[in-house]
Amino acid sequence: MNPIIRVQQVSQRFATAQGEFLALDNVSFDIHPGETLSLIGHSGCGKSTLLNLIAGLTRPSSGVLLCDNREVTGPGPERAVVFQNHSLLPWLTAYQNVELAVQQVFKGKMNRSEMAEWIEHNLGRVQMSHALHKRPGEISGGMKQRVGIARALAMKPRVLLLDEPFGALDALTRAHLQDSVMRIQQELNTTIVLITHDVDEAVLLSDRVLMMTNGPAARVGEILPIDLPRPRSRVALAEEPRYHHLRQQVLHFLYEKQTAVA
Ligand SMILES: Nc1ncnc2c1ncn2[C@@H]1O[C@H](COP(=O)(O)OP(=O)(O)OP(=O)(O)O)[C@@H](O)[C@H]1O
Repeated sequence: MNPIIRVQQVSQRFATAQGEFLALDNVSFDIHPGETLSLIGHSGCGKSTLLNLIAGLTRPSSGVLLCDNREVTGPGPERAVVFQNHSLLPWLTAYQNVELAVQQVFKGKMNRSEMAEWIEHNLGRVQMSHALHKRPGEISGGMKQRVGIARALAMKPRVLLLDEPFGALDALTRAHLQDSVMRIQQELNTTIVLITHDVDEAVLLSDRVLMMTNGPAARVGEILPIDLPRPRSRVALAEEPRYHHLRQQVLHFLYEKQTAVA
């Protein structure tokens, strides 16, 4: 199967007051259709820099990124991003926030009632049907992230790019949202790229975990395949020796091979 995303010899330099800063150094890897790939690494190693490049929000200093064999030259609805801090427009309701994205992508392709049905369908996918007309200020952090995910899904993306989407949430809300993402992924077979600091989250959700070396000049350290059957249940996995072995391998990389920078 052809990769959906190809990252080929990508380096990213930033101009800073102290001179040029090399964030990513010659990074190459492929992402396959329908897989969930986690990016994990210590703070500042370049995970968001890499995700922003895949999203097309920035361009690499050198190297090439391809999506469906076409060079990524800017953002596109086939690569939807969900950020840690929801980024919903505060004066619009959940429904209207999703509507904005749907209008951008499907204007002229869906009539008004089709659009309404599609917006409600996507908010339903993340269990937000009861709060369609609430504004971000009237709903919890977890609910805001759900709306962000609904907005991204409503664009019918080929690839869902998640930049620490559960990072600011309490453990229980986080677990619910992780389960929602796994369920949606199974249903739609969407390709997911997920930035996380959480080893359990990486192993639970992923087909492969890409572990990055510390920056500056971060590289791909190791890519660990997560060969646990799906659907996965966090309760069942807690008793699964293979799960603990995989978890241990990520911990070993992070805390023995790549010690944290202070
Ligand atoms: N626009 C920029 N200008 C200068 N330096 C930058 C810029 N963007 C990122 N960097 C630097 O590049 C490195 C990688 O940053 P990035 O935000 O990608 O790391 P990260 O792994 O996502 O970090 P965290 O886990 O803390 O969110 C950091 O040293 C950061 O300071």
